[in-house]
Order: sequence, then C-alpha cells, then structure tokens
Amino acid sequence: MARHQKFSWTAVASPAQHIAVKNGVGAAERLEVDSVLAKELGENGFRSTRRTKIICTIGPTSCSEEMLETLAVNGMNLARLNMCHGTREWHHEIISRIRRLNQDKGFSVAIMLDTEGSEVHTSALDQPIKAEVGEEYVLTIRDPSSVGAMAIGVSYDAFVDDVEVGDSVVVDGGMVSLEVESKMGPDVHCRVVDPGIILSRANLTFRRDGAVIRARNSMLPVLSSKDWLDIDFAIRERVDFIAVSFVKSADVIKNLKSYLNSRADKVIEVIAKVESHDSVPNIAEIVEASDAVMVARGDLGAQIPLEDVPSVQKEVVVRCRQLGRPVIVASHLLQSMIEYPTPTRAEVADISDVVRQRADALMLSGESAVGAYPDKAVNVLRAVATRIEEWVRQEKHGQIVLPQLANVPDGRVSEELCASASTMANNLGARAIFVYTRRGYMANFLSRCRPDCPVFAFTDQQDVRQRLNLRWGVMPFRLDFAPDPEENVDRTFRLLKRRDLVQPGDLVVVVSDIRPDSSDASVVRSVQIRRVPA
Ligand SMILES: Nc1ncnc2c1ncn2[C@@H]1O[C@H](COP(=O)(O)OP(=O)(O)OP(=O)(O)O)[C@@H](O)[C@H]1O
Ligand SMILES: CC(=O)C(=O)O
Ligand SMILES: [K+]
Ligand SMILES: [Mg+2]
Repeated sequence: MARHQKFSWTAVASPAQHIAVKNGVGAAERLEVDSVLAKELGENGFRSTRRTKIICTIGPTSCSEEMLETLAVNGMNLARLNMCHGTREWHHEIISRIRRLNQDKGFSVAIMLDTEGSEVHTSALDQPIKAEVGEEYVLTIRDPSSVGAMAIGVSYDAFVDDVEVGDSVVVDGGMVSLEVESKMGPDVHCRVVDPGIILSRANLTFRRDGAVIRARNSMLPVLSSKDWLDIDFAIRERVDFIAVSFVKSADVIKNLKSYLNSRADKVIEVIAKVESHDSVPNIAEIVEASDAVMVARGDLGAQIPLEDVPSVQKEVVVRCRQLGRPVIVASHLLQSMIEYPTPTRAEVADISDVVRQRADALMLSGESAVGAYPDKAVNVLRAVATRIEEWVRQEKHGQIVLPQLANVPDGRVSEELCASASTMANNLGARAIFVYTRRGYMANFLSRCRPDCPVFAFTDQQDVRQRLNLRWGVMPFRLDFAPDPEENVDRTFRLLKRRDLVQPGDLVVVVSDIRPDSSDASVVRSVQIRRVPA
C-alpha cells in the first residue's frame, strides 16, 4: 500500500544539527529555525509538514538528556512540567537540560509549567500500590507510616468531614474505586471495589449516589500558597506558559495575568485547564480570559460523567478556534502505550478525531512521564496527525464560521488582512504564507484561519518564537529585522533559498504589519503575492 510508508511509526528526523544561518555579507542577516522543523520541511515538503503541535509531560522515563533529545527530534514542540510531582530543584534541572539542548542542537522546545492546584490527592508513595478487590485501606490525614501498612495519606484535611459511610472514593478518575466503610477520627476505612494501581500522589474524587461530592472540596482556592511559590519559580525560570489546574471561573486567570504583567519581565501566557466540574458552565468566560486553553480529560472525566467529556471537548475546541485561542487536548490519547509499544486502534481514532477538530496541540501525560515508550508515543502522534491533516485538507473537513473578533478599526484591519491572505493562499495553492510579526499577533490570526499551507512566522523576538510553537500550522523563525519591510522579504527569500527551503518560482503570500519606525502612525500593513526570485 502506497500509504504505508507515511503511516509508519519511525522517526522522520535523525539527530539534529545546529542550523542557525549566517549570511557571509553581514552578521545581521541571521535566520534561526528549529532544526527538526527544517528537516521535516525538507523531507516532507511544505504541504505535508505537521501542523498539529505535540506536547510531552516530562517525568521519570523522559527526563534524561538522551530521551529529551529523542523526543525533540521526534517532534515534541513543548515540554510540560507538572508541579504535582517532583521538587523545584528537579524541575529546574529539567528546564536547564531542555534549554541546553535548544542551544546546542538548534531545537526550540518551549516550556509549560502546570500548577498543582488544590486537588485532593494521595501522599507520595515509594512504590505504586496494587489494590485488589476486597482489601481494606485506611485513608488518613495523619502521617500514614504511623497508622499501618495499609494506610495512605490524603492531602486535604476536611476530606474526613466531606465523606460519609457508603460514599465512593475514585482514584485517578477510575483507576481504582473504594467504598467508605467507617470513619474513625482522622482515618477513613475503605474497601476496594474496583481493583487497579494506585500511583504516587494520585488524584482522589468522592462520589455519593454516582454524583461528585463537592462539599468543602469546592471551596478550595484554585491557586494555593504552594502554587503561588511555583508561579514565582516559573517567573524566575522564564518559562513560556503557565497552565492553571482546576480553573473554575475567569477570575483566577485575570488575577494571574495581572500578577504576571507586574512581576515578569517577559510575556508568560496563561493556559486555563478545563477539568473541574465547576468550569463547565463558565467555559465562555474562561476561554475569553485566557491566552490558551487545555481540555484536561484525565480529571475532567473524573469530575463529570465520562460520556459528557467528548461534547465538552468539542465545545472548548470550537470556542477557542472562534476566539483565536490555542487549544490543547490532553490525556489518555495513548494510554495503552504506557505499557505497550503500539497503540490500540481506538486510540488512533481518538487522536484522529482531535486532529479533525483542528485543535492546536495534542498532549501526552502518563505516556511520556512514566510510560515505557515515550519516544514511540510521540512517533504515533506525529504519524497520525500528519496523515489525518492531509485527509482533512483533501476532504475540506473542519471548516467553521469565524466571527469577527476585533472591535477597533486597527484590529479589524489585521483580522481581515489575515482572512484574505488565507483565502488567497488556498485559492492559489500557495506554498506558504509568510508573516512578519513582532508580538505574534498576526501569526495568531493566520493560524485561526487554518489555511491549507503552512504559516512561516518571522519574528525578531526569541520568546515570541517559542510561544508560536503552540499555534496550529505556524512554523516559527527568528529573523533579525531590517528597517525596511521590503528588505525583510528579500532577506527571507535569500536565506531560505540558501537552506533549500524554497525554490525560485515558488508562490508565497506575504503578510506584514511591521512598523518601519516605532510610531503607530506609520504602520504599513500589506498582503502581497510573490514568487521567490531566481
Ligand atoms: N515530575 C514527575 N515526577 C514523577 N512522576 C511524575 C512526574 N510527572 C508526572 N509523573 C507521573 O506521571 C503520571 C501522569 O502524569 P500527569 O502529569 O498526567 O499527572 P497527574 O498526577 O495525573 O496530574 P494532572 O491532572 O495534573 O495531569 C502521574 O500520575 C505521575 O505518576
Ligand atoms: C492534564 C491533566 O491535568 C488532566 O488530564 O487531568
Ligand atoms: K497539575
Ligand atoms: Mg488534571
């Protein structure tokens, strides 16, 4: 079968080389592109280069320098660090490793820090516990070692008041279920109903008659005092994104954004995680307030009925696209690959559904953090995304009506310009759209249009380049800008030709809103149709 080749699970890129391009004429003519992206573009051609971005949660089985490099080579665009696990020192070390690899190997892997949030979880365990039907465990708010061999600590003191005899305790959304048999002061005695594995710091939800109990639990702050310390750590580490766990409403996002505005000396984008029962009625305001959104299906599936998860996912994805917010679909995409080297057919179908919905990014959780095959899981995401995107383009799936966003004339012009550029590029079968952008604003608008060809975004800011890694279809480049916008286009053609990334005669649509000087009055916005000169 001719397709077999494209659908294989092997890596497209061999170990990357540093490929910052320097023009002999002057040191200013410098173009930097992620070495893995350059290779993908060279080998697959523009049209077949993957548009959906890949995020990997880094944990014990993916934190070595070798595995981080393999993940980057296989297509990881963003690394996620989950502050539920590991110490700040550990996370600092991983961030340093990723930065070193970016520097030495020419990657541009962006960094996301994910807050712990006030979820209720078990204490740290040295070993996962295999819970068998009928066994009794004591969930306690005391030090479990003082209670006995079958005791497990719980992070939230009021849980002993919240639960009653007969309630269910659900571990990690259903990995294990227990029933409360008796309460004795700080200890709650439970019997295993559904057997399975209890992992270290596993999430706990409590149910009565099938419904989630949200007594005191729902009064916990979304950002705890520990989370604020982790946020200060994120600022010091200059991460690209902070993902906020268990968001309930827009308030916490607004609060965090103003904190970051006043404290951080770079832009850190705030990602709202939709995983709390309480977030569901407030999705519209949450999407509006956030820079990006994650459908965190692991916890979401424990907080709302499982059969409601797909429609919430769809709603969030569509809303985000309409408002131009990047959207990530996370967790259980390749759950079986935690243990096995190949995915189930149902998992491939799930990934394909996310890609058809045209979400910006796919995120691995346990598969890359603790799984036996993090590199293979990334290969599967890459192969499935690439193949399904091609199919979506052929069949014209996933077209949605995009409402007008900007309500100021300036914004309207940018938005219309991008919509027209995207339509023109589709109708003319352009090889790429080039956009020159300082803050990434125009690249975002273009990504929202989901054009058939890739968007090459040229920015002079390294941190904008990193953030654009999350945007669907955007291939970020760092370019030293010339004062004259026309010179930027010529410079790009020259440098890309030298890399063999474009050929003379290629048709590209060029969008620019770079100001020749810093005064707003002189902004020149344009769309041009250009052929790469000989
Ligand atoms: N830094 C880490 N150190 C140790 N184990 C980790 C780390 N990160 C993740 N893990 C393990 O990988 C599993 C899956 O990771 P994941 O980030 O999905 O965590 P989680 O505990 O389910 O929380 P969340 O809801 O925030 O995703 C975790 O349950 C944990 O066992
Ligand atoms: C990613 C995450 O937090 C979840 O799926 O619950
Ligand atoms: K988390
Ligand atoms: Mg979660």
